[in-house]
Amino acid sequence: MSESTKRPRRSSAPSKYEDPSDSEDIPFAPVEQTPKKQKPRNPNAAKRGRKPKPVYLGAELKVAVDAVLTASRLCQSVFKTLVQDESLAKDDKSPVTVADFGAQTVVNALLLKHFPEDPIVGEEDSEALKQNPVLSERVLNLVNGVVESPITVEEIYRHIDSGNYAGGAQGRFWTLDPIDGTKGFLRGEQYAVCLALVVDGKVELGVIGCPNLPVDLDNPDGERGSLFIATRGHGAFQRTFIDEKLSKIKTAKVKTASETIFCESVESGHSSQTEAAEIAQHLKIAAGTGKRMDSQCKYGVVARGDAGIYLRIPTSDTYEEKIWGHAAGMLIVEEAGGVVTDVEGKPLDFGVGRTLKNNKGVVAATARIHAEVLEAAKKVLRTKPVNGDGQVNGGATGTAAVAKDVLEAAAKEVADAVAEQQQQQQLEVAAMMVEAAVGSTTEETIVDSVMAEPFGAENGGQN
Ligand SMILES: Nc1ncnc2c1ncn2[C@@H]1O[C@H](COP(=O)(O)O)[C@@H](O)[C@H]1OP(=O)(O)O
Ligand SMILES: [Mg+2]
Repeated sequence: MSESTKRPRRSSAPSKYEDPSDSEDIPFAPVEQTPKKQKPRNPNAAKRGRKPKPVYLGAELKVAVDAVLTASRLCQSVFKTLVQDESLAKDDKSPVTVADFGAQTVVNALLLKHFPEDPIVGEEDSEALKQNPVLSERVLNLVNGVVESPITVEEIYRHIDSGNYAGGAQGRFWTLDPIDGTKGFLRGEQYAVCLALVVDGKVELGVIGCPNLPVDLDNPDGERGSLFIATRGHGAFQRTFIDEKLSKIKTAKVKTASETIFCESVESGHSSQTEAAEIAQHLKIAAGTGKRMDSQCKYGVVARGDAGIYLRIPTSDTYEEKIWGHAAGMLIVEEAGGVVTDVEGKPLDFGVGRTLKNNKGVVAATARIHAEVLEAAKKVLRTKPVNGDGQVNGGATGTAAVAKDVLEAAAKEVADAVAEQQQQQQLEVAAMMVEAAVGSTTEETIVDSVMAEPFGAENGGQN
């Protein structure tokens, strides 16, 4: 890519690890752009031995892409063999799988190897894993299946816990969501491995791996596995999991919000779908055209122009978004020509710790329509002032809207739990029947065969 002219926003804190020789083999250039007219090259330049300019954060980019791809592949392989026993309940009841732990281990291990001085803000810690030797063993086997030299279970715990940095406004650190959208992962839908580099509170590099996201949303049955990449000031790119060729991506070319669609969380407990629908109505966006998907895949979808808007409308006044849930996505959208703020129009502040405690929700959109979308969001949310009981938007309509979202989310949790319990009972009965018929079997064998169909590789994690 041309290091040149337009957006010279290089960080004031350049990388200590920048190594041009290392980074030269990163083809970080828009290969599918229409070629622009270029000045004829000075034929003497090469003779004078001018070195190509180093790629901005080239060494970091190379490691980040490698780490995200390795972790994404690990997740894919876990998915193919996922068994029920391998999901735990965290304190907040969100499912955590061996894939989260495995992915955080391999990413952190690679970061520590190449950038040993960089701290990491990662989502997971090893507390729950340490209590469960069976899961620890599974993570160990998984990780040793993808790393160069075998590691021990103690090293796994250490690598996972190296993600315990507090963050802040000074210096540089990485932030990792090993699986964003764990629920999407478990459903066989969208999830993402998200890694970003933050320097002095600003996101400078972002990489997102979306194993189940079609490379071309217009061809949902086509190739899956989209990787999004951006460094500050140098544009946003997409490649597939297989082909290293980079394509420059741009947000949707629209003049008004009514010409586009919006995307939002699948989980109504994560973002108020009722209020998003009201905002869409204000913007004259056709009803029912919203795309619901889990994870930071939404940022990727906006960055490449499949949707013009991503709305994340708070359902609670107390919830703080995590920095790993937005850092990479925000940069990718901004570098693709979009604007990302919270619902009050404030820039997302990545320099105040592990959470975005200065922000509420997210409004991401193509630059041209961002102000219009924000205005509509403010109008809708202004009628629903915070009521101080921990819930936002407590006006007459707001209370009903939020109550509806919260009730829907609760009903879904109950339905999921019931389905899980029923499945467990069916498996136990099946195991007993098989045991009676053939002498002996293990429940795990039954689980394997039962899970093979809905979760198998053949359906590629259909939505
Ligand atoms: N009340 C909430 N509001 C917004 N986001 C939430 C809430 N509870 C959990 N989340 C986050 O939503 C993320 C998934 O986002 P999406 O719905 O877009 O797929 C989860 O990783 C979870 O992050 P975390 O568990 O780190 O708090
Ligand atoms: Mg996660």
